[in-house]
Amino acid sequence: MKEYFLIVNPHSSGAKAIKLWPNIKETLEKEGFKFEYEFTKGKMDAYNITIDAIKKGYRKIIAVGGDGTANEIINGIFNQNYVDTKDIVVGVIPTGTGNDWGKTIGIPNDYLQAINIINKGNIFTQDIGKVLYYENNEKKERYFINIAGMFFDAVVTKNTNKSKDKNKSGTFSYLLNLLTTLFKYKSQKAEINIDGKIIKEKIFTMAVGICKYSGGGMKMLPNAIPNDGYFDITLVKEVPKFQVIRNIKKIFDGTFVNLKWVKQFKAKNVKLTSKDKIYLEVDGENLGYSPFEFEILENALNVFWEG
Ligand SMILES: Nc1ncnc2c1ncn2[C@@H]1O[C@H](COP(=O)(O)OP(=O)(O)OP(=O)(O)O)[C@@H](O)[C@H]1O
Repeated sequence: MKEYFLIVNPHSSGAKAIKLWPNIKETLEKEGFKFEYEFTKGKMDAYNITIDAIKKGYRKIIAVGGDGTANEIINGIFNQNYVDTKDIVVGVIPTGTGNDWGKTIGIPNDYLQAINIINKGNIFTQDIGKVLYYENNEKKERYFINIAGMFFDAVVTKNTNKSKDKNKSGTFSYLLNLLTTLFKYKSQKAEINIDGKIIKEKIFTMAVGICKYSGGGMKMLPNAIPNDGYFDITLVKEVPKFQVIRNIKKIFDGTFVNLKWVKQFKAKNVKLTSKDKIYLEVDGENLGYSPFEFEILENALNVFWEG
């Protein structure tokens, strides 16, 4: 049996992935990788392919795609019973738009460098997030590797993903959606329980996560450490809209957390309840709505990294 199983999302970042794939394949062959691969055909396909690959005996699963593809792979890993999840290693050859997850653990956007990292075989074990949420009045569960965003963030992501479906992607598209969403958006009231500390506020936006970046390079959780066993949480209370525009640069460099509307926490469990529906995205994928329950799984996922 071959050693690596590659799951290729031809749709990631418009046509970039499908254009790059012949070069990626050729490089892997030249470097002596023994691998099998499969293209995804749509939503949650990477999830099913992952479970099948594990069943066939593969233990090194490589995402050729963006954060959404990696997220589906991780959900496959944590929803199978064939092997201990600790026996599996995940790698990434980023071809997505944002590739935010890899930024914290040093996975470069360049596919040659990313392949080099997988070839070296250094492994990092990071925490994983689990969230319970609702969709069509049904309770659902999803694992995540990077960041879960709620309130304003989830609405911007929803609009950005609609643009991506029309082949408009990148930081410019994200910023444009951010500004048009900002114009209409109203902060929402919620009760948040952060390891027992209760916060009742009108919230503009909130991030709960393991790594630092989301939205194509915004440093939403600047103090996150992927293997400290804690979620980092950034909570932005209702804020004048012009202050959001004025401080956009500070969102990219992470210094916005010093503004008076922003609070930061570290916690193992976070719960959120609300009268209105609050929307959710994880790793850039739009999911359902509140109430939410978050739990951290310490040192749960092996990843090929820079070392
Ligand atoms: N063949 C396909 N056609 C259309 N969509 C697909 C296909 N295969 C997978 N998908 C979906 O594409 C979505 C986006 O994938 P992914 O996140 O990997 O790329 P991206 O959005 O360009 O990158 P990033 O999230 O890093 O910005 C996922 O929701 C996935 O389910």
